[in-house]
Amino acid sequence: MEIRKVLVIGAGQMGAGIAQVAAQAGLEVVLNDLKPDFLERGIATITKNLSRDVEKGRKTEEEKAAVLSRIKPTTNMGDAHDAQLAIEAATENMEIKKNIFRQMDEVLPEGAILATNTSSLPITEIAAVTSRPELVIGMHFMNPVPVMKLVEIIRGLATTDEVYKSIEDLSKQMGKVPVEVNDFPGFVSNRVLMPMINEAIYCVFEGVATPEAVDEVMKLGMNHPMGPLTLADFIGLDTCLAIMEVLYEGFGDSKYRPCPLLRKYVKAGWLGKKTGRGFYTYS
Ligand SMILES: CC(=O)CC(=O)SCCNC(=O)CCNC(=O)[C@H](O)C(C)(C)COP(=O)(O)OP(=O)(O)OC[C@H]1O[C@@H](n2cnc3c(N)ncnc32)[C@H](O)[C@@H]1OP(=O)(O)O
Ligand SMILES: NC(=O)C1=CN([C@@H]2O[C@H](COP(=O)(O)OP(=O)(O)OC[C@H]3O[C@@H](n4cnc5c(N)ncnc54)[C@H](O)[C@@H]3O)[C@@H](O)[C@H]2O)C=CC1
Repeated sequence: MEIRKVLVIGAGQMGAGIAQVAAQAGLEVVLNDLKPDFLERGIATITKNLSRDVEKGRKTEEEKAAVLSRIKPTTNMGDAHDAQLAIEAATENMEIKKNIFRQMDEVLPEGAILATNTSSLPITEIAAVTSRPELVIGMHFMNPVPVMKLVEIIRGLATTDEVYKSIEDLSKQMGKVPVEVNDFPGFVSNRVLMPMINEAIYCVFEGVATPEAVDEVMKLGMNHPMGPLTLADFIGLDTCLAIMEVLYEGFGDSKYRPCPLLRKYVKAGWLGKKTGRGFYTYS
């Protein structure tokens, strides 16, 4: 089945990026979020990214306009009744995702693929709330989506080879490099990345070093492009905590215990860059 129209759920940092790369790949995009304000913020981010591409000579004004014209922001999921694919990029919470998948199952036509950009949650469990588990798959983009090459593809227990192939092909069409991994908590990306971030937070919590010092060590000592605390702020501390909880509960192993300081920051509403404060402050 040729994928021409895609529904993207969530216009946050990931949903906006996914909408942009999908529209750049020539797809028609229906971008859905709960409130018009959230959609406006998502479109503003996409517009800013495209303007930078124009300034840098990577796109013409016409190409920028064409990409934007392919993205339809809407609070009504029903606008995607004729889409061949949905990519869900809403908040990292199982109940929220299950509700969205039930809704998408009703709205999207028979045969349409339902993908999730979840960072860590089991694809098989999400698929089980739909009438089409064979058409459900994990399509995990990395942040910032327009820049990062990887898409981790995760099959649920029932996902068919045809669906896997369609998502693999689409990832390539979007200029990405797909890598297949199995359906285990945190997949590969966050099983490896998030315990490192959590450990960096423990270093601050236990007074081993300041956030600045922890980040300097990892940047200058290990050549990481961003220190782990800057990266945690960039990802979103709510998302980091949600992923650690999935690892902790999923494996039942105390080595994944979320750092109490991470919990405290999330309870305070210090979610990182997106709220203006996390381990660092942002204007
Ligand atoms: C949590 C999960 O489930 C999975 C995840 O996504 S984990 C997070 C994975 N991501 C990472 O680890 C990112 C680590 N950081 C980096 O790779 C780099 O710091 C970075 C690519 C984000 C920025 O690169 P940099 O060299 O430090 O800065 P900078 O020179 O400003 O940016 C490099 C390019 O990226 C672009 N860029 C940076 N941030 C961007 C953003 N938020 N959106 C779009 N483009 C962005 C810049 O415009 C720039 O492009 P050009 O110069 O070609 O125009
Ligand atoms: N932040 C990151 O670095 C990465 C995040 N992810 C995953 O992507 C998903 C989204 O993360 P972010 O974009 O960072 O979060 P975000 O907080 O920036 O955006 C989430 C958006 O989803 C919307 N939303 C929530 N419930 C909704 C619903 N029922 N219907 C429509 N929209 C709804 C919110 O209003 C918000 O705009 C999560 O599953 C996260 O784990 C995946 C890769 C990287």
